[in-house]
Amino acid sequence: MSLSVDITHRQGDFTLDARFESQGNLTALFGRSGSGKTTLVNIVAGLIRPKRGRVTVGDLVLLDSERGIFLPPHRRRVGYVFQEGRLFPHLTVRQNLLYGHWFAPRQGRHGSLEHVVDLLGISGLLARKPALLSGGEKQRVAIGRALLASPRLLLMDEPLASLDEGRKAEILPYIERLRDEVRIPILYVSHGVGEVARLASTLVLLNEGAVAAAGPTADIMGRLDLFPMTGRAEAGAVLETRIVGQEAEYGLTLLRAAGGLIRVPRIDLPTGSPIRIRIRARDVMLALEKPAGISALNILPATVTELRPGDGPIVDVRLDCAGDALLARVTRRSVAMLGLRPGLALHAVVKSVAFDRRSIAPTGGDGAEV
Ligand SMILES: Nc1ncnc2c1ncn2[C@@H]1O[C@H](COP(=O)(O)OP(=O)(O)OP(=O)(O)O)[C@@H](O)[C@H]1O
Repeated sequence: MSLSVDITHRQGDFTLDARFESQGNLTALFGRSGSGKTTLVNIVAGLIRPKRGRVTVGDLVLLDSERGIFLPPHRRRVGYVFQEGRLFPHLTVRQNLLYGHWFAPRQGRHGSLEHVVDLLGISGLLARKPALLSGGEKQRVAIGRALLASPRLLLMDEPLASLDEGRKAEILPYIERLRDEVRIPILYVSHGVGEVARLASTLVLLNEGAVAAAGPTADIMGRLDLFPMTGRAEAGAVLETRIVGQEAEYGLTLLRAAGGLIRVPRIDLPTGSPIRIRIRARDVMLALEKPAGISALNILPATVTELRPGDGPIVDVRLDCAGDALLARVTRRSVAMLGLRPGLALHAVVKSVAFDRRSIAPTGGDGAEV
């Protein structure tokens, strides 16, 4: 289902002037602190009425200032998950979940309590009060409560921000299931590059109240010109691949990317499963000849498409790998020594151990569409 946003709004000195369209299951709003993410989400939720604008989800018009349409928040059927769960402390988990269900119109209810409980893995928590839940568990219950209200659109404003790395890793697979199994578009605010690279089908990059870029996640992540906004330190490419085999004796899984085979630590999923991987620019080495006698397992033929000098000795290099964009970070010295320039054919080398759990993610049945 498509989400279309075209809004102008002023608050104090800040102007939000944003336009984008997304067909993706999960659209990430990504940008620095103060870029306008929460303001935009609040406008979609109906909590802020902008000066001018139009917001639609599928055929439903939430806002159209020209036609004088402004659906009040309670009529939008938009689920909202905040940074911290905001559960009712005096109610049990079951009661918190059912509270969401009360607000769902009888027609158009999707998902029973049992289904949502199963989806989010919270069956063991139903009798507990929120005070006895971990941060990650609270967030899963908050997501369940939002889902049970049968929203047409789910807004998630930095739902993992208050969690430590361990809890984040615990909850990410549930958000992936939500994205892949529940047919509700999700607008997801984050300033975590890894999180966005893993979850988002479509990425909307906000910068000082304007959309700097919007499109499929892999395209946006692969653009060198956007590094200052997407975060140079964590920069990396996103590749859509499929499992083509296992090397059980070595604990490795073989993935097919457009540019060749990639070996990563074992993924327990069947052959054919779509897998998204993120390869950080700093984990990619470049070689003019195909290296031999080297421990790195992944050697992909590639062509240099762009060089962009960064701070000090650093140069970011964009490569074309049979249509996929790959990024490498090297020194200016290496650029000079290897004669790196657009059009040069070479080999990109990536160690299998560069892929940790956070950089590998299943993308569900239609993940390859992004
Ligand atoms: N009620 C308000 N009145 C005036 N200015 C505001 C108001 N609320 C937010 N702002 C300003 O609008 C800008 C955008 O804020 P917003 O909260 O949307 O950013 P954000 O991208 O969500 O930031 P963060 O990642 O820190 O949550 C900021 O400059 C902020 O100071």
